[in-house]
Order: sequence, then structure tokens, then C-alpha cells
Amino acid sequence: MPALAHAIGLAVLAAALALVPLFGLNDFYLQILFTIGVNYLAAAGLNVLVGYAGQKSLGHAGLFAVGAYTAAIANIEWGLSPWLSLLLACGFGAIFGLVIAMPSVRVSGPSLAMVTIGFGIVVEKIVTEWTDIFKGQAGFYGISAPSIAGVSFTNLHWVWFVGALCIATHLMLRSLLAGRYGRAFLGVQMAEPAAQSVGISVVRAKTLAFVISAVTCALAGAVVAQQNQYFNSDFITFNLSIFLLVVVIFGGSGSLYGPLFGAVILTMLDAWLARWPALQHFTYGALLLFSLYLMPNGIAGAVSGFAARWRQGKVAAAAVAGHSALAASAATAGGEILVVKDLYKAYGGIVPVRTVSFAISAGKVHALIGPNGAGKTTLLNLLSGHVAPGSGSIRFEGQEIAGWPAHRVASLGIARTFQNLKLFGELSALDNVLLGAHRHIETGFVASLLGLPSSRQAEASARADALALLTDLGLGERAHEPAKGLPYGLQRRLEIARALASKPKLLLLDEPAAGLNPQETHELGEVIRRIQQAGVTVLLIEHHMDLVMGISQHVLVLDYGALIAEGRPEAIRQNPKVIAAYLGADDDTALTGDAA
Ligand SMILES: Nc1ncnc2c1ncn2[C@@H]1O[C@H](COP(=O)(O)OP(=O)(O)OP(=O)(O)O)[C@@H](O)[C@H]1O
Repeated sequence: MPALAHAIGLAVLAAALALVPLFGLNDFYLQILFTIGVNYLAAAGLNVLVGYAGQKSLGHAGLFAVGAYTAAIANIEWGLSPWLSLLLACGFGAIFGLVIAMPSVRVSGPSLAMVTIGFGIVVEKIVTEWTDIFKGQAGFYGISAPSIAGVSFTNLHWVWFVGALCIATHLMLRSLLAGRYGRAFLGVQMAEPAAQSVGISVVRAKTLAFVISAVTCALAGAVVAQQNQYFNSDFITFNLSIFLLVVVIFGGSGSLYGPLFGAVILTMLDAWLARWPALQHFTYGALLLFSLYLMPNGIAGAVSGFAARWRQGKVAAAAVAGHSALAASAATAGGEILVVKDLYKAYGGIVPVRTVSFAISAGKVHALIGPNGAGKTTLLNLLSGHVAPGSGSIRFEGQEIAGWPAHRVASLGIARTFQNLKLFGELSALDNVLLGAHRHIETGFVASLLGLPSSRQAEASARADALALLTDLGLGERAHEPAKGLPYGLQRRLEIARALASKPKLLLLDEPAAGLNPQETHELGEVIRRIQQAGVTVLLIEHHMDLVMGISQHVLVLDYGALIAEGRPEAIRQNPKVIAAYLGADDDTALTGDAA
């Protein structure tokens, strides 16, 4: 939503809240408004987890309980003030977010559902059965509500208070999700290996999303306990977890406004259905299925689809003149940048890489060739950290990196593209490149959450650099188009742009010319030459022999996982071992033309 429309929307909402007394609403309606706010709070964080990081949780009632019981126990048992109890509830929420993240980030799909359901059930059982501490069904009475200047909160004050919390939460999440953290969550959801290749730690990103969702959910629980001044184990049910998930998915997961739509519609529906409890659960189940199958982007998706069609054509790519992003890449000195020794990888009986040793000198274009199935991609995956070696050593600029996870390898300055394109398809070309620059955008979490000027400046300068890079590579006009909508040749180029945005010292290209026509292949050769001139070392896997022989200064030949030759292209072309292995024939026709 454009900034002006957003500001107007917020002003209208704030004014409507301020004018609530004029409507003469009775306690029933004030309670509904309060509940909308609470459901929004819980769903806003859950949306970061579900819609942005792509982790569905069916156990968030457990985190709601953490907040509510912390507020109750801190106030009643430990004698803390309601305000301090509220803060403590958020803190405990964060801790329990970490606890549930630990097993959850390592699994996906049904296993993730089981882990989160398990967490919810364990919490439900603990608060029901461990009556000494949690008082079971009897619950906690007399939980103090906050007061300001000695005035205790009335139902109207609660509406204002929870409304203010919702606006603050919305503003913070909006600021956070518009920048590098939001992109990182989306990147992890869309293509984990690609996210790792630009230096994003998948585990850290998912953990952060769990913690954010836990904090807002715990805050919602604490607010409910304090407003009610009573809380017992009956509040914590599996149905609450389902309800919160339905609010997010039906409202529109992955949209900042989805939880708002979901909270408003479903809270009112819930109040209306309260007369028929049996129908409530059926309705939520039906709505969940309906959203998943027929409206995967929820209400917000339908609304924004309509708005996007209306706005289409209004956005023009900003051209950045007189700035060569490629020339800005880090230049590397001569010498060996990468030294591989006795590298070995086996998958059961298949050995794609058998004790391979070689060195890559800085500033040159190196080609890795070999017949199909020779082990080239596996070797590249070992170098980039996407596959762990069985044994052997990989030294990058003198540092041993064998077995490092991909995001750590990327953070040293090794970028890559993929044989089968791994773009963040739903994101714009610009956002893809910004994700490439992720580790260079120096914005801290708090600065990003609070939208501090330093964070906005860093974001603006990263956008300018990303646009310059896209323009340099002939993609400037299409910077705002979704990556998946670009023609195939431009998608390949965009992947290179994303890799370059990480300012690599070594660029690994896995069959960058695959699927390109002769003209595009020729242009790709020019791009790779320019990348080399900018000081970036290139190692490329390629089947197009014209391209390989034309741009590389050093060729490595792999056959059945073993390095059978290396040297200058002219020498490789004449090498009888290579001709025999690569062609399976006694002539060198394929090495002089396109062998793809
Ligand atoms: N994860 C895996 N599990 C089992 N076998 C694998 C795995 N990855 C690769 N292989 C096998 O290792 C061998 C080498 O595959 P790799 O993709 O590295 O070859 P390549 O030289 O890149 O081939 P191409 O040129 O066709 O892309 C193949 O036999 C492949 O089936």
C-alpha cells in the first residue's frame, strides 16, 4: 500500500477509535472490538511465521497461554505490577518461541505440524494437570489490570489500549517486513538453497519468525488475562490454535493486512456463532479448507489482486545513470583463491566426486566441463556448501571451508547460480537482487523494527545499488516485474545479477547458458567477460563449447567424478584423454562446436 494511503488509513482508524464513545456502544460491542484487537495481535505475529517464513503452526494456543499465565503468576504470585507483568509476558513469549523453534526449524510439512501440535498439547496438559502452579480449571482470580495515573482501565480504555498496541505492532512489523528481514523470510519460504546462497541462515530466519510470532501471541494472551482479571486452563484449547491459523490464512497470509481482515471478520463471525458452539468448529474447519484450496491468498490476496490490476502500468523502473555496478565489485589480487584437495563425495554406491584436487587462480574465468553425470554440479555444490563432502579439503583464501553450511560459505564471498533456476519467483527482479545484497545491508533488527532513519537510509541506498546493477545487466526496465514473469533468458541473467549483488570474490555459474538461444549465449559471454574485468573470479560449468573456449583461460575436465585434465582451452581441445572421455569418440568435433 502506498505510503499516503497507509497514513490516511491509520489516521482514519485512530480517529474511529478515539470516537468510539460517541457511538454509545454497550459492553458487548466494546468486548467485540477488544477481541478483534487481541486476535489481530496474535495473528499479526503468526502471519510473519506462516505467511512470510512459510512455517505453519498449529500450536500457538500454547504461546497464548505462556503470555496469559506469565501475566497472572507475575502479578498474583510474585506481586509485580501489571505493566511489568505485561513486559515479562512478552519476554517469556520470546523464550518459548525459541523453545518451539528449536525442533520446528529442522522439519517441514506434516512433521512441522506434528511438532507444533505437540507443543500446544503439552502446554494444554501442563496448565490443566499441574494444578499446584497453574491452578487448572479453578484458574487465577483477581489479576490486576493496568492503570494510568491511578485510573483503572474500563472496557472503553481497554479498546483504546489494545487499539494502540495493534497500531504499534502493525507499524513495527510493516517496517521490519519491508526491509531485509521481510525479504529474508520470503526468500527462505520460496527457495531455501537460493536464500542460503546469498548468505541467509535458514535456521536463524525461521527462528526469528517463531520468536516474533510468539511475542505477539503472548502479548495477546497477557492482555486477555488482565482484561478478564481471570484466566484458567479452559482458554487453552487446540481450537484456539486452529482459530488463530484460520484468522491468518483466511485473512490472507503473507499480506500485512491479512490478519486485520481475518481478525475483523472471524471475531464477528465467532460472536455470532457463539449460540451454536458445535457449528463454530465446523465453520472454522470449513473456512480453513476453503482458504487453502480456493483462496490461498485469503481476503487480502483478493483485495490486493484487484488493486494491482487497477494500478498496473503506473510503475516505471527508475533508471540510474552513470554508475557501473559491475565495476564496483570487489577486485581480487592474483594468486590462488581456491585450493581443493582430495575432495570426495559418495551417495551410497554412486561416487560423483572421487578425490579431486585442483586450484583456481584469482581474476580468471575457469570452466568445468565433462559429460553428463560426470559430477560437475555435485562438485559445485560441495564448493558452495550446499552439499557436505565425505572427505577432503576446500581452502578459500587460505581458510578451510569444507563442510561449512552454504550461508557461511556465501558470507565469505562465494556466490552461485543454479543449473535449474532458483529465483524467488513471486518477488520482483529488484527484490531478488536486494536479497542478493542481504549481507551488505547493514540494518540491525531493532533499527529495522522501529524504522529508524539509519535503516531507511541503508534500504534506500541498497535499492539504488540494486537498480544500478539491474540497469547494467539490461534488466532495469523490468526491475519491478515478478521474477517468474520474465522471459527465460532474462531469468538466467537475473540469477547472475542476484549473485553479483552479494559482491562475490568467486562466482560459481552452473550452466548459465542452458536454454539460451545463440544471441543470448553470445551476450552472456560478454557479461561474464565484464564480470571478470570487474575483478571477480569465475568458475563456470558449461556444455556450450564455443562459450567455454571463447571466454575461459583455464579448463578443468571431470569424468566419472575424477579430474582427467586441466589446462588452457587450446590444450584441452587437443587432449586425447578429454576427446575420448568427453565425446566417447575419436574425433574432436564436439569440442570445437556446441556439445550441448
Ligand atoms: N543427491 C544425490 N543422490 C544420489 N545421487 C546423486 C545425487 N546428486 C547427484 N547424484 C548422482 O551423481 C552423479 C553426478 O551428478 P551431477 O549432477 O553432479 O553430474 P553433472 O556432471 O553435473 O551432470 P549434468 O551435466 O547432466 O548436469 C549422477 O549419477 C547423479 O545421479
